[in-house]
Amino acid sequence: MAGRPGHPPLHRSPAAAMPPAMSDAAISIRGLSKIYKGGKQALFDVDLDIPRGQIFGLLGPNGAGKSTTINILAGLVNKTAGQVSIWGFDIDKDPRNAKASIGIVPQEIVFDPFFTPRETLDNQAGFYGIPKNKRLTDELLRAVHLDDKADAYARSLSGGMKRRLLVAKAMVHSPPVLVLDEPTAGVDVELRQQLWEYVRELNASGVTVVLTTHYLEEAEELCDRIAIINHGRVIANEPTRELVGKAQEKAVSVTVDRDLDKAPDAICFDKVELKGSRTLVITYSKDKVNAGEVLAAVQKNGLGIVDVSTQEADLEDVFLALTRAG
Ligand SMILES: Nc1ncnc2c1ncn2[C@@H]1O[C@H](COP(=O)(O)OP(=O)(O)OP(=O)(O)O)[C@@H](O)[C@H]1O
Repeated sequence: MAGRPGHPPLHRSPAAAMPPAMSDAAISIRGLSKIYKGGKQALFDVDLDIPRGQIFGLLGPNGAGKSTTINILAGLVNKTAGQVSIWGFDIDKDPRNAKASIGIVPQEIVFDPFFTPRETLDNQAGFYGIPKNKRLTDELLRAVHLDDKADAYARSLSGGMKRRLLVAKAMVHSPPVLVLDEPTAGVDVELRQQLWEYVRELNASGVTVVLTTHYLEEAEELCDRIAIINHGRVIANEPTRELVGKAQEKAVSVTVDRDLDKAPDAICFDKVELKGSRTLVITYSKDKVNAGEVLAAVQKNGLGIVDVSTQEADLEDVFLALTRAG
């Protein structure tokens, strides 16, 4: 969704401007645990700060605890232990302001199919007690490019349109924090790009965005910071470029022309392993050296090279390595 010239910012300060206990984080989570009825523990003592102004990615495999976390933020699931504040408002002590500070786009598409997009947004604004003359219905419809569908039944919208309507619905009360739970599931590539453009636009207007996704490439492209959650625990929480830095590791497998007793060493190798008697698996950082230098180092040890194969790590590998370790 391309930004429109003169398009008004969709984010206004939340109704309660100054939170009592000002915290720097948009969302602050301390010692959060959740045990469902029946005994399933979905979260274990989670600590997480989501900085203001960022696009923050919450990644994790199925069943990791992402939805549980989001549902606790949304007030849909009761936590078992811990503290959560949204925009500085404690969800137990100040639930009204905490709720007013967050908009949530759920994973499932849920709204009444007999309401039109305009009615859907108007009803939601009414639910938040926003007076008619303060409602942003038309602006929101324009922003998500549904102005020409404003009066069509929701059931006649395509999947992508419905998803955009859900985003608009989450923004009716101009929350400073927007959470999207797997927003692109079932959305085709083009619409996904449009949705991300809109998310970027919202973020540029000051909205802190939290999203869960399985699309690591998208998280890499969109998010300033990424936390990885696995089996109910946060196992990584780093600026995206640092996490991606971990993906700078590259391995090359080199078969040499004679049997070796031990692997040779060189400064440019991060790690070297001898497999069988003739194959060296050498790990190096591709931001520091290139494959040519690595091979030259092998030859300097007086070895001839018979065969070479390389493997490249990407964020997917880092994610898998971290979640396996968890
Ligand atoms: N209402 C519930 N009752 C019992 N167990 C639940 C309930 N909701 C979730 N769980 C369990 O808690 C764990 C975490 O689930 P959660 O939905 O938070 O994971 P997730 O990371 O969001 O996964 P997904 O990507 O599949 O949505 C899972 O083992 C799940 O089966």
